Amino acid sequence: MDDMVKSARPHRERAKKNAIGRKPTREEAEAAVATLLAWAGDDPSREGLRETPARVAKAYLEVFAGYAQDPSDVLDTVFEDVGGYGEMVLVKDIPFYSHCEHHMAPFFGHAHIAYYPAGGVFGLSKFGRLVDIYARRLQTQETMTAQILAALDARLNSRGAAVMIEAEHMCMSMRGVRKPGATTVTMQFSGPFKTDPAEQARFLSLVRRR
Ligand SMILES: Nc1nc2c(ncn2[C@@H]2O[C@H](COP(=O)(O)OP(=O)(O)OP(=O)(O)O)[C@@H](O)[C@H]2O)c(=O)[nH]1
Ligand SMILES: [Zn+2]
Repeated sequence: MDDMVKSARPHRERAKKNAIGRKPTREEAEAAVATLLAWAGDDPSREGLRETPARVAKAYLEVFAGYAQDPSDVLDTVFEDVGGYGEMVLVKDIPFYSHCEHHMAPFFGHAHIAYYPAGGVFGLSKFGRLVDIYARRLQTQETMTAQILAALDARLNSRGAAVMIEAEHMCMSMRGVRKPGATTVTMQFSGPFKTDPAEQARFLSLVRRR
């Protein structure tokens, strides 16, 4: 249980502890990419690859932008005047792209997030933003699932949440075991979704409904 709580903490905290001491410079990052190009068997100095290290360094700023973002910043828009609404809110089929921490290969799919509001509801777009903050880091699907739930649980206006992620991992599709189309499903629950099997079943059936 302790381990699960620890791994659900934002990566930024963990990264601080594990940091090599300083962030590499852009030049160092580009040199590392050039080394990988050579490791792949190509010539980093050939015409078509000359700009590739710079492009990859730039692309990393985008696909790993989540390290610099804090989930509490996006969950700050809460609407209190919702006519007494207190039922489940479900935002499903949120697309995301992430990278596995084992191979740095993409994994991608959809997240489904439900919660029970308490004294206010979140702005709906914030769920997509929350997913991206965690997806744009090196991840395992399980950690990402737990982190999203933990971020919602940390807010006073959520009295229980459910998070499900369905994804395909390229490290299992295009290499290694080579099982394209295999889908991994992870889920984590809190509040009524954890304690009441009927609530969990309702969430699962709403997610499945097309
Ligand atoms: N639980 C979990 N495993 C993952 C995730 N992404 C990738 N993996 C797995 O991480 C494992 C790494 O296994 P290793 O044996 O250390 O590495 P490997 O030799 O490259 O393994 P193969 O992928 O089987 O070739 C593999 O089984 C991957 O499928 C994830 O999000 N969650
Ligand atoms: Zn992998």
